Amino acid sequence: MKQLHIGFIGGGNMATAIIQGIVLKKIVPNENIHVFDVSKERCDYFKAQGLTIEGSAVELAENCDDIFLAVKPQIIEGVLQELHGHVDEHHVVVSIAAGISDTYIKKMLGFDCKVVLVMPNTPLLIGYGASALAKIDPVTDEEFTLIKNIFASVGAAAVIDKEKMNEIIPVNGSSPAFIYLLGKIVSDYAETLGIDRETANTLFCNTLIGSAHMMLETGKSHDELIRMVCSPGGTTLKLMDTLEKKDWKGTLEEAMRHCIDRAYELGR
Ligand SMILES: NC(=O)C1=CN([C@@H]2O[C@H](COP(=O)(O)OP(=O)(O)OC[C@H]3O[C@@H](n4cnc5c(N)ncnc54)[C@H](O)[C@@H]3O)[C@@H](O)[C@H]2O)C=CC1
Ligand SMILES: O=C(O)[C@@H]1CCC=N1
Repeated sequence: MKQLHIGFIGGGNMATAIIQGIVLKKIVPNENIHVFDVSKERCDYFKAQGLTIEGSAVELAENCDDIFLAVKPQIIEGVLQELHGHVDEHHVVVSIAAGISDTYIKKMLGFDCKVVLVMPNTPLLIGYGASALAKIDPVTDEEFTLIKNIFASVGAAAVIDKEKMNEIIPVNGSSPAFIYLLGKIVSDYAETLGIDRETANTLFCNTLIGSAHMMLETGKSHDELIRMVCSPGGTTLKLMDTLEKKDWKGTLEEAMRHCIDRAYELGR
């Protein structure tokens, strides 16, 4: 059987994380992973790992079966223009670009090509990612499973409807940023209270991990879990009351809405 070749156009943060998963799980041999990046530094990095470096997006398409579009959404148009006429029925085009739809990719490539849309996140870099994937006709089950397995090798992978690819961004794609901000605010404030910053960060991060496991594994609702922390007349209720008075929920919802709106603005 012919061996699969997997190509990455763009070898930045996300591509690096995804490639790491392919290498770790030995999904294909390293030389079957191809990268085209305009940055020599990124090419040298991947070359040192025994990956195949391509000189252009077109060369990459000629030598690969799966083509990951891992450049910024603002660059996608030029890349797809270059690829026009060089992608055929056998290729699977995997886009991780925020806001970019399968309809746009198919229009730019000029035919009903195979497209998988994915919204990953940066914790993929350390094998704890969470990715949402959408399977779109005419991608076969076998082709989709391979792509899903790549993302599952570096974290959780969930299948969603393609119509929800923008709505999912604040759930897993962008949310690491607000979680890091939360960590920063807690550590900064702890420091002003004379608590060692590193100690605060360790305690808070382990609280995040523990709380995430409580949500995933206990079968209790969010409200039940909140109630378990809020002793009557106790400290947590004061914290929660303050957040409610400041409309923390409304602020976060608005932030998530703006995040999604931006995906639609970037998108085509
Ligand atoms: N960073 C994140 O948390 C997430 C990013 N994404 C999506 O992933 C995509 C990539 O993002 P990052 O990896 O964060 O960006 P990045 O900036 O780290 O990587 C982009 C890479 O593309 C290269 N590049 C630029 N123009 C190119 C071209 N014409 N041909 C080939 N390579 C080119 C750059 O040199 C760079 O190495 C974006 O579309 C973004 O929407 C999706 C989910 C999460
Ligand atoms: O900020 C962005 O546009 C990308 C998509 C999700 C996370 N980073």
